[in-house]
Amino acid sequence: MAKNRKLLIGCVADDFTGATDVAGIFAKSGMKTTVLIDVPDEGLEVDADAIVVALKTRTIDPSDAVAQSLAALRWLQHRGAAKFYFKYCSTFDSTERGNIGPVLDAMLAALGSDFTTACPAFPANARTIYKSNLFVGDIPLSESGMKNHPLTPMTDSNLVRVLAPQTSHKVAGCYHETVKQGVDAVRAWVSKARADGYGVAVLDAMDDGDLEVIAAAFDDAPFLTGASGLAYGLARTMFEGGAAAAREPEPSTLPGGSRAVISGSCSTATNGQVEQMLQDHEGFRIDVEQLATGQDVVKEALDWAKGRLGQKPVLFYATAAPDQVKANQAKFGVAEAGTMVEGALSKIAKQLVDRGVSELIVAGGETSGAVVKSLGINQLDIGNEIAPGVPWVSSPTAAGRISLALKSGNFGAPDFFVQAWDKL
Ligand SMILES: Nc1ncnc2c1ncn2[C@@H]1O[C@H](COP(=O)(O)OP(=O)(O)OP(=O)(O)O)[C@@H](O)[C@H]1O
Ligand SMILES: O=C(O)[C@@H](O)C(=O)CO
Repeated sequence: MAKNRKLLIGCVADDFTGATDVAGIFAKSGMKTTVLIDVPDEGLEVDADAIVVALKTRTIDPSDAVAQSLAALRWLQHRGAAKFYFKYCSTFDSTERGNIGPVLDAMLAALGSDFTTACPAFPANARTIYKSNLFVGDIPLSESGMKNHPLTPMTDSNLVRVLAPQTSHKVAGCYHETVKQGVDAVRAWVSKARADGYGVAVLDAMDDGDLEVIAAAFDDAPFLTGASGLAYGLARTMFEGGAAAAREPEPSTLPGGSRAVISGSCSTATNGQVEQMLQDHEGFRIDVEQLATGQDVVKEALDWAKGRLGQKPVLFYATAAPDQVKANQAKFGVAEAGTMVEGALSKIAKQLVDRGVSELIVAGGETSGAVVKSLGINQLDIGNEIAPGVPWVSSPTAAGRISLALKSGNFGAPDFFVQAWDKL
């Protein structure tokens, strides 16, 4: 495709649900936005205002995460992006080893800059930051369901403390009393922080107005990091017309395809969504113990699906309560349990699409990564928003155009799996 517009934002996302989340925000702001899966081929040309490269780097080895992120950054730099963004989770999913800090450090250095943001606030989904502490709704991060996350349990709400061991830069907190004074106050605070040798600012943000202030205060910085809230602020400062100029969403599948939900997320929200769906829909539960003993769970699931696929969605889920997840992890190992589940769910998804499922909801970032890769998808067009942070997306596959909703673990109302289809 011929390129005829200037690329405004080049974004690297550390997981696939996060990628469609932030892409949906750019698209809603009126930007023509495309998600590319993995580091794109050198010769690929994309005509877009914003490009999001979706990586699956959140929980891999930090050096691999850095290498992939830098490769994605280089590709975006070659396209001449005016501004670069590193999108991670609005619950700051990471461990002491990373990968937020190492990727932030590497991208900042590659762009020749010495100061950036670390601002995962996403008020539309009730993620706010106050005195550097991240809140999920009314609850501090470390008391939220994130304390039980299978791969990145978050046990400290203070983001300065969480980020410090991950980055080589000194991290400072810019409090709300500064942000609420506006752009000049934030700029003055940043100048002082830089002079004092700091390289990263965790900025308080309680609402979208705060995020617009922060984005405007950093308008001369080449590189920002955060979740979709700051991306919204960035889009507002960079794209004239904002939401009023919103484009028509990309076309999705024709109505009438078979529907399925694949859920590998074990978050509080997803547990509730699975429970609600099972009240009047059929579901097949993936048992980790059975996977571990070599039982052909994938075949059993597909046999079960025969005669059940149609307009009424069916559910395939490994979603379990925290004590069950912990028991599986203690028995089989954290990574091994995750890999077994992701392997089974992605094989099921591929077979379902081959059998005519063309509308698919996938819950969980790691799970979505595994499913999208198994479907061989490399580009996603953004469609209608289902809930804050979750748009329908669509892509051509060998089996025809498929619509997907990649739902972040913690996003969506309890009836998400039942109601999302109305937004197609
Ligand atoms: N019953 C289970 N026992 C152990 N691990 C499981 C079980 N079910 C799912 N998992 C694994 O837990 C991990 C869940 O991560 P995933 O990113 O898919 O969801 P999430 O963290 O809730 O979503 P997000 O990253 O969007 O917030 C996956 O690796 C999945 O395979
Ligand atoms: O920011 C979020 O919470 C999500 O987009 C996400 O990254 C979940 O994996």
